[in-house]
Amino acid sequence: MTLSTRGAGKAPAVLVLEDGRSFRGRAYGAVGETFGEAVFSTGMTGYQETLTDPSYHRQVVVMTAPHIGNTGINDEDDESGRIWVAGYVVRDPARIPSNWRSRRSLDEELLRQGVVGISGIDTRALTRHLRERGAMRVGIFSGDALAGGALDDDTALTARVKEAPLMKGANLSAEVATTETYVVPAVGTKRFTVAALDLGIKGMTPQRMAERGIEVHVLPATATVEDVYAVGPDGVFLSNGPGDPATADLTVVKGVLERGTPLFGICFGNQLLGRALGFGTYKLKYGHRGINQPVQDRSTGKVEVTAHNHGFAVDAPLDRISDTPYGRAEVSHVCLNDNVVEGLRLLDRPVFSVQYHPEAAAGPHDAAYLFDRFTSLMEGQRA
Ligand SMILES: NC(=O)CC[C@H](N)C(=O)O
Repeated sequence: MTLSTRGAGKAPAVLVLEDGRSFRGRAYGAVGETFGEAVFSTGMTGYQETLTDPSYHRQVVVMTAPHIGNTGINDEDDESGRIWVAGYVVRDPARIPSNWRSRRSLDEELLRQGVVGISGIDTRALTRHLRERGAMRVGIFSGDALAGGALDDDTALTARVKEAPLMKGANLSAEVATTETYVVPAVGTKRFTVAALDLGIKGMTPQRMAERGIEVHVLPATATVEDVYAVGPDGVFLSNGPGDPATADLTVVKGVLERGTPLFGICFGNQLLGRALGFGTYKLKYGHRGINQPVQDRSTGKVEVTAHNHGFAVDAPLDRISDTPYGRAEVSHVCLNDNVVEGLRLLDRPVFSVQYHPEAAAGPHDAAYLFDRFTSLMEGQRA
């Protein structure tokens, strides 16, 4: 991906979309070239959590907030062991980070991890373009990637962008998930054991469960139904993750549904549950990414402001209960911006999921109650 890790400085850089639109700016982070799906995030804070969220694997993230990097990078807020975004696009990065926890600048961290970025471009124009035309492939080029007059040759660069793989049809969980099972111990008294399938899990997710007395066994994406039940779980958790849910193997999800074990899924996990129930998934035009998305919990009528990062969604009817191979299902949550399905619930089994991020890293904590719902379901099964 990266050709060089020289300091980016003010080297010229160009961002080229697959439809030929281009933006010229300066290199940010590593110098070189990178490709991915161009998506935009509306979060004004929490860039460290965004960068290290494995769900962003193969995506070039455009930040709509113009100032990014103000609080630097700290040693506490990573959501995984590395930055996962394929590229990073910022209007006006902070020149000097300032925060009591900051250890280094964002620019330095991107450079250290070889993440190619671009700054100084009109991110509002780029976002409007993506909103109108939809998410599409993109390339960022700087340094040697622009040698021999390539900076001015959009046609050649566009052709290279079109060679990059599409997000539709991409099966990526195994590329980001743990290869070994690990255990996150319960904080305080252990009340439950949960088998969490790592499809691209963020660090805060098992933490939120541990805080509720759950011992979390985080299993590789390739785990089998037998692996899941070997843990002796009171409940099963399906994580978030990158890629197209249509490519995922549903054997484990169906195995858990058949046994009727309490099940909670988020994001990619919601999409897998939806597919296992027989609903379709489809690609949204430009997706939901940010920490300010309004969602309604239809069971209480309450509106919560939530953290999102999804480009696909479940296709389930909003206006009626559906019959599925595992009993009756309903859409439990809906996005108030566009009526996209944001949650599913089975009426006859202890099973539910949401399309967003209740672990809230970074993000508002409005959805924390969902982890309590999960513990209540596990408690109910014991009674
Ligand atoms: N955060 C996620 O789990 C994302 C799920 C899926 N990759 C999507 O884009 O919709």
